[in-house]
Amino acid sequence: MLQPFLCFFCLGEDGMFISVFRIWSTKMPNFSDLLSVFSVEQLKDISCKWVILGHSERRHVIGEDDQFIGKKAAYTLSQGLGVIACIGELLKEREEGKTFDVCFQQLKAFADAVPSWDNVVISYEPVWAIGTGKVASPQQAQEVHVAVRYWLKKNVSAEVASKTRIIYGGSVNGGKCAELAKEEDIDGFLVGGASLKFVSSQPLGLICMLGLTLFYASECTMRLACEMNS
Ligand SMILES: O=C[C@H](O)COP(=O)(O)O
Repeated sequence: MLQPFLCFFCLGEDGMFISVFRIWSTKMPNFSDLLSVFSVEQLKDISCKWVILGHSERRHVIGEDDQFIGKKAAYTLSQGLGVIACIGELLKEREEGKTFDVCFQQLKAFADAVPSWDNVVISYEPVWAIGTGKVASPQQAQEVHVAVRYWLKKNVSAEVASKTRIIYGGSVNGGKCAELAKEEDIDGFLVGGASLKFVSSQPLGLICMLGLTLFYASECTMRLACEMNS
């Protein structure tokens, strides 16, 4: 899957899955939607399959709250697109020992809003790791992923807990993804900055290829956000 700049949306026509995150919460925008760009209906018209919601920029820069994000998630799913549901704590919250509380609260807002988890991928993105070069250690990421899975088991269902893909985002690059991918509950990656660079060593690229293969084989959504490489 690829989340391109607007001028590259034509990439969707070549079979690459595209996603965006600045969507309206309903068919017609209301005041809260003014800082978003697209209607879900427009995205369907250009073959967009996924929407990223709850990304830290939307939460902490634009000021979207849990309920508004949940509303967007419900509407996106109702229109047949998939949701990449981002959760993650600020550095201050981690230092105060609030990581799980913050993630569970954000998760609950999604859980309260979505009618089904079939088309939802959870992305754990600690805010302190996004675009900073500070990747969560495999242990730090795994302990949140396993806790998120347990939360789903306890609060949604065992089936949803085992089927829902939980990917990691935050300064992932070709080198770091190999060790993170060894962790049992890390099902893939959401890649930002590194997707803009061509990579000479290919572990992330290989995992992306595996994700694509899984997708075409099973008609499930792929586990990985792709890093483009030559
Ligand atoms: O939107 C992208 C993700 O938040 C991760 O970004 P990053 O890989 O540049 O840290």
